[in-house]
Amino acid sequence: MSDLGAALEDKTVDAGGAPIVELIDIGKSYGNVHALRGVDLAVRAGEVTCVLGDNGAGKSTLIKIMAGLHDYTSGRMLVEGAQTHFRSPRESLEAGIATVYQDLALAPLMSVWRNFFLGKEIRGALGLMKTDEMKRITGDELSKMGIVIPDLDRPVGALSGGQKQCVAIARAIYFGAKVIILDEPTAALGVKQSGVVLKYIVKARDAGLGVVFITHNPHHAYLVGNRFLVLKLGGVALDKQRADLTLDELTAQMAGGQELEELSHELRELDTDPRRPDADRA
Ligand SMILES: Nc1ncnc2c1ncn2[C@@H]1O[C@H](COP(=O)(O)OP(=O)(O)OP(=O)(O)O)[C@@H](O)[C@H]1O
Repeated sequence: MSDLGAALEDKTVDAGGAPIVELIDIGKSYGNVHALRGVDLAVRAGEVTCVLGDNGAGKSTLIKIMAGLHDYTSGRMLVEGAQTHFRSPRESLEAGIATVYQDLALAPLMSVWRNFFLGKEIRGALGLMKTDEMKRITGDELSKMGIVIPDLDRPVGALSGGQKQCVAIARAIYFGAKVIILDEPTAALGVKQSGVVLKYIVKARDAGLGVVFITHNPHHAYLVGNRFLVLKLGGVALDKQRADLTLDELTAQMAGGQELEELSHELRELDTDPRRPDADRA
């Protein structure tokens, strides 16, 4: 196992405890399209719940329900035990749920510290921004997470994709999120940058947050996850704790083991062996 794998594995804990957010038999229809059906999900403090699935499986719909962008059409969503319908993203944020989208809501031309405090600036007398204090806090909070950005005046757009994700995670933790939802944070990143982001997912978990990690990548999920939910065509294809699941099983589920078997059978029937000169005429 890689160093990163070992470090992350060592820290994997099974936190248990009452869920902060719980989806029970949740469903969502867009007119005649059933985007989600009968999905159960519990987000607990100090746990990473991974949600995997192919394109169109329903991952975005699931996020949007918890983030206050869409309401569910069946089932129940409990937030700290109380049934809740969010009517706006603000209500979700106020309930302590921070969602970090892949196309981050950061202002690329503004500095790192301005982005950290965007919309929550500290102001003194006459409404003047307390620049030094905000810079100091940004530096402190990033270094607590082990993120080293030498110049906080740099525009955030100049940071790497991985660093941007980390700034967004640190920001959510500082402003008191209880739950952080990460929408495919490693999808556009190379191996090294993905490693950086996975480490911050572990840090967020160890800081006591409930983390929902949306991904296509079973390897990334298995490195940091406590619980795994695989969605297929809006339904639950797999729901397991880490102890009951191997990486091979998760990978096979994501690769669509059975579908691949059928495809391979169909390809054999087509008998298009590229080494045969007359293959495409068969
Ligand atoms: N606003 C909408 N109106 C109608 N149908 C929608 C809407 N949003 C999503 N859908 C449909 O719901 C289903 C689930 O889509 P969703 O975007 O949640 O999947 P996903 O797993 O996030 O996919 P991807 O990985 O491609 O983002 C799809 O069939 C999609 O076409």
